[in-house]
Amino acid sequence: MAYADYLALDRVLDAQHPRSTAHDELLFIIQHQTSELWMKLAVHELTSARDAILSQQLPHAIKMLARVSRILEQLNGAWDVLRTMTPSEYTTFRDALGQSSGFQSWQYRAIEFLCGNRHHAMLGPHRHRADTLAALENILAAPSIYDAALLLLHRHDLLADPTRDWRAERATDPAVTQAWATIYRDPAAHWPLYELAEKLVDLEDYFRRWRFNHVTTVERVIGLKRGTGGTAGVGYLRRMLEVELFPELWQVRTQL
Ligand code: HEM
Ligand SMILES: N[C@@H](CC(=O)c1ccccc1NC=O)C(=O)O
Repeated sequence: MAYADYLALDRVLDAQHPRSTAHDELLFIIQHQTSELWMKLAVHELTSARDAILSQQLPHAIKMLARVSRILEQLNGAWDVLRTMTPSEYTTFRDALGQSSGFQSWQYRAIEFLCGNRHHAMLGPHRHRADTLAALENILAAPSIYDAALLLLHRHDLLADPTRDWRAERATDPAVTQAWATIYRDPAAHWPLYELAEKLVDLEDYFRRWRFNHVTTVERVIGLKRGTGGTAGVGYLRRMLEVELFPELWQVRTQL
């Protein structure tokens, strides 16, 4: 087995096809392809972490969640490379992108759905791909990472059974905040759950930084122009900064 065979490098390194002669288009393509590769790993880790929480194998879940935070950190660092591309450079090939947009990244949506953001409208851009749509629907049909954590709180008698239609958007629940408060007020008595909570907060923290880096880079590169995906652009991305994946884990902090 040779290095290039094992890694399928011929295929990976033959997958960059700029649509223009602009120097920076290769940077743009590689930035997205590497992001998608890291996202593939994040989906893999999040799926296993969710299953590990469901089967009460918390140390495994915690290790995988820590890895997802490191992946997000990696993605956050990558913005520094893309930021070297100025508006003058991007506009030389932006038209070649047509209506394609990060909006259509199904792996990004998978990560959001796995974490518990069940915003169905986001399935829209995937309607034309039956296989992608089915994969996303499968994620929506099962408990998210956060649902799995709440089921665990129930098993520890800290919460009523949180079983619900997993596909539906979850309403914030004061009883969940109370359950987290019990854990945070006495970490020693609930150490594994306390550790899980902090790993989830960590993950959301890094996720927020990704969104912030994205919107800042976008403003730096296209200002307030509309996005190729049809949204208002920066205005839309700023609204996305308000998304909360694990709302009660943030609310509990006010009570401690
Ligand atoms: C110069 C670089 C970039 C620009 C100008 C840009 C611009 C935008 C804009 C305007 C949107 C809103 C949707 C639209 O109307 O198109 C968007 C969404 C998105 N972009 Fe980017 N983007 C850039 C780089 C990236 C990179 C490197 C990634 C990493 C994969 C990425 C991933 C996404 C994702 C996942 C969304 C959907 C976000 C959501 O719905 O919450 N973008 N981008
Ligand atoms: N939405 C971007 C285009 C864009 O960024 C993009 C286009 C094709 C593939 C990935 C992209 N990245 C993230 O949205 C824009 O409006 O310029």
